[in-house]
Amino acid sequence: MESEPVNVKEFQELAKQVLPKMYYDYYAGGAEDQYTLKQNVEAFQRITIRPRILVDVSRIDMSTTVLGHEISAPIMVAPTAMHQLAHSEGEVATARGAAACNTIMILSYNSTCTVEEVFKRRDISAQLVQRAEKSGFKAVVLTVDAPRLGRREADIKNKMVAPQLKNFEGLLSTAVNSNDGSGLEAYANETFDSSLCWEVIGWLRSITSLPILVKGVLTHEDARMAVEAGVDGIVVSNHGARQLDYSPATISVLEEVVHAVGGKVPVLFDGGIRRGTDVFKALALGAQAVLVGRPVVYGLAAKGEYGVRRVLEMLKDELELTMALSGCPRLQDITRRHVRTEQERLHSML
Ligand SMILES: Cc1cc2nc3c(=O)[nH]c(=O)nc-3n(C[C@H](O)[C@H](O)[C@H](O)COP(=O)(O)O)c2cc1C
Ligand SMILES: CCCCCCC(=O)C(=O)O
Repeated sequence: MESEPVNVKEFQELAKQVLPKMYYDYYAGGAEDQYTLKQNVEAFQRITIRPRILVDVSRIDMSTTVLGHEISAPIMVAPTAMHQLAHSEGEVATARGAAACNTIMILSYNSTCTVEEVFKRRDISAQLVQRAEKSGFKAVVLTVDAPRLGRREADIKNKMVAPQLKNFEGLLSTAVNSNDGSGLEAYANETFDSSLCWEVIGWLRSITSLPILVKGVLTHEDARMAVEAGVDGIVVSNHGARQLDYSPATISVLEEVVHAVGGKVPVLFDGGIRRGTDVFKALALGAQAVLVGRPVVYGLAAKGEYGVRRVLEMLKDELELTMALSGCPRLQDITRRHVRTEQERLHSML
């Protein structure tokens, strides 16, 4: 009998066992040498926690709000494409798992209901954003790190193909002519808008009254420009290391972005979150909440809605324990002084 996973990393192996190789490779893979993919996780391991003692931690409160919406813990679901390749119930099961944990899910436009990336065809983007707003979505997340699709070599070898995406039924065919290499890349070449620039924020404002977040910020320069452009929030992200290889591990640039933003808008974070201690470290470095990508998909592939719920619960339980063991009963008790980066460790040795 298969044993129950005890941490989110164990869901990856279960997902690998149940998924066709082409789909597992698509979900798990990163760009090119996959240097950043490895760094996203390993950079967390170079940060240590500085626990404080003799603090009353008999009651831990992880609840918080993001853009005015209350969630049970600062752990949300990142947008990831095509959940029906992982499980027949697709994004519906993921959304139910997220709802059971009382948290927010960001739906990828490459799925069943809405859009948060901009296409060459702005008329189509506008229709999808407006449909999302009408159906009760609470924010638009514009992914800004994908003017073109990153080079995912596993997808090239597997000749990965995209199914027809329900969002685009009646609007656009996702069938592309590609006998060779990654069908996703061929599809992206026809649809992703590589001419996109800051003017798009104003355009989005003109078509929706929803808050607008940009996802994919990695530098203080762009963080400042995003605030100037009037965004309502920033997601520090390198797209799960699937776009530009040798871009920095996201946790290593979080603080730079947080300082540049100076509290003007919320800063969310994703990339490599696999443990409650990772969530704690991201919060200590200034994130308001984190998004989780692959582990949610692995939970979905392995056990459907229940798997998604378990992944989120495990991260929450681990965060709660980390807070207790670090002397932080509330999220606002987690401060910069609760973590020590590798740079600080090296500096202290000089
Ligand atoms: C299979 C997969 C599909 C993704 N699809 C999208 C997408 O459609 N839109 C988007 O903004 N980000 C997408 N991402 C990036 C995630 O939103 C997120 O930034 C990343 O997965 C976080 O890293 P993690 O997987 O280590 O948690 C995708 C990531 C994966 C793994
Ligand atoms: C069918 C289109 C998939 C586009 C790529 C989705 C994505 O962002 C990813 O990282 O994969």
